[in-house]
Amino acid sequence: MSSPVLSIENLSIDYLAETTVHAVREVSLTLERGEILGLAGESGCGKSTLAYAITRLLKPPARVTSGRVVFSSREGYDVDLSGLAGDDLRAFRWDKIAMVFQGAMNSLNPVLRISEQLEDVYLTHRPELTKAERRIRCGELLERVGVDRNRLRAYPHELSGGMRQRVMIAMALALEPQVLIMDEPTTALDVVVQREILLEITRLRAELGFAVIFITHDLPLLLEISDRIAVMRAGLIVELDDALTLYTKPKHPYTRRLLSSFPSLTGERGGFVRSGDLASVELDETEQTIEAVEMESR
Ligand SMILES: Nc1ncnc2c1ncn2[C@@H]1O[C@H](COP(=O)(O)OP(=O)(O)OP(=O)(O)O)[C@@H](O)[C@H]1O
Repeated sequence: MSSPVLSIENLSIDYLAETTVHAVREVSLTLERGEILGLAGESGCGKSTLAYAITRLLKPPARVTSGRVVFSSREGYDVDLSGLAGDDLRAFRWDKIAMVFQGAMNSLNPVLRISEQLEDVYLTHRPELTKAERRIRCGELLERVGVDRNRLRAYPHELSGGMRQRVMIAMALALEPQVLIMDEPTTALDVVVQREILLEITRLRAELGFAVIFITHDLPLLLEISDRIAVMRAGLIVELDDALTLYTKPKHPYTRRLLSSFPSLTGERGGFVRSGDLASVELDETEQTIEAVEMESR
């Protein structure tokens, strides 16, 4: 039985620049509770615009010209996101829908310790917690994303890129949102760290039950982690199917072209992130060294 947590209905977004750009065109899709929905498509097809629209972060010259986004809570009520403003919108963003964007790791404040930045989320959104309770939660949060809690005292520059991005994911998960929007969250990281973080996200999703919209142009990666994949082209969703069907029986010529542009897809792929069996992946010597360094510094 389907149980959507997010429904995008007939959403269109224009950029009113010198010439009007129809960045998103009549997109309708639902995100099921607890699923990972991959959103693929080449640069400029409208993926980020869609993500920003869902989280109500679009700025002029962007304009929503039609449609709406509806959040269906676990508790059984629906919220039309276009109706939210001010504090309600801000609270909603952290509490129900959280985001991790590309390069988010660079948005940590360089002069504040990780603890202060994580605690700040609780201070703002959970003011009833005592200082001791906040500390405990921050430690738990960090460990949940695979970073030792003694790193709470660190400044961002003392952490690797992978660790900083994990901190951003921890921050997004702080209030246990029901939806996580991830726009190229690991693109800036090397491939081993990227895979570890993806593994963590799929684990956390199983543990906490949030749904994910995962945006990337990296289709092989989406095939590994997504339940369903939507393929976007020139503002339109041209195909939407479960990952296996999309891979084995792509219907749209553009999906076929996108698949064939990744030669690595001709090999056998797909099992290890989902099964959590990272050890079964054979790493070459360089990758092993990178992994060892990462493990040590964690
Ligand atoms: N501020 C803006 N003003 C005018 N046009 C814009 C603006 N931002 C984006 N666009 C246009 O909207 C379209 C969709 O852009 P968007 O960034 O959503 O694509 P994308 O698929 O996320 O690309 P990428 O993978 O490169 O991030 C593109 O044609 C882009 O040029």
